[in-house]
Amino acid sequence: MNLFEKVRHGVVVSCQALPDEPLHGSEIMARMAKAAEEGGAVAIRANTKEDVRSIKQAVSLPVIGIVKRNYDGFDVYITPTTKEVDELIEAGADMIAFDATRRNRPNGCTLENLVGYMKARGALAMADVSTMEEALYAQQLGVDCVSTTLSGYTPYSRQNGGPDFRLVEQAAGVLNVPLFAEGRISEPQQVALLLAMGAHSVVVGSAITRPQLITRRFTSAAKRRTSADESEVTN
Ligand SMILES: CC(=O)N[C@H](C=O)[C@@H](O)[C@H](O)[C@H](O)COP(=O)(O)O
Repeated sequence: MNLFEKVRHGVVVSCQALPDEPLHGSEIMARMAKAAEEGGAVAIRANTKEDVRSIKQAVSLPVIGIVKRNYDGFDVYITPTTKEVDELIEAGADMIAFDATRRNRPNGCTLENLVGYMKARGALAMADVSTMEEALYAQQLGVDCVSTTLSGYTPYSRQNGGPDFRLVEQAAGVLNVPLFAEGRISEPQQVALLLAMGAHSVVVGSAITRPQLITRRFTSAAKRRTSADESEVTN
């Protein structure tokens, strides 16, 4: 079974913790991935070659690798150049996700030569896009699949608090490559809806693997209750 058959209609769990997050560390991310596997995840999305390597040892699921790296003066940070692609191939990533916007990249790299490089090296390429135009252009360049990861994270894309249902529905209806729904998916019913809209699979990150943010949803609800109580007393 190829990777796309394996992940079809399932949940990919993004296991990422940046250096400033409490769960940062490859050992911890490998345990997170193991928990996701036990919970029925069909694949893992992970950041850095170290995390990809450590997760590959811990689980038997396909791993979609990225390298988040900031270069001075550039907005693109998800696998911006061929250097990050090399790191992920070396770490054994089963697919490589990358920023597929048409914004400038460091070291003279372009979107076109980045995709060409991945294809030449035999890597599966997942295009992280923010708009329908970017999805169509990525497909034209020959990527293997598209993900809605960056909707709401480029200044010109739709900004909303939740998943970009409209982009998922439109893109799934038009693209010939599999479309992954990703970004701000926080409820199980959204997963069902996105799959019904035609998403090949759904990628969920923070709502499963960032406990500080999960905690915040509950503590915010408690605060809202407290302020409601206070206003009842004063009225
Ligand atoms: C925009 C960006 O940098 N997204 C990153 C991409 O890998 C991750 O920080 C997200 O956690 C991932 O896309 C999953 O999304 P969410 O955590 O919202 O379920």
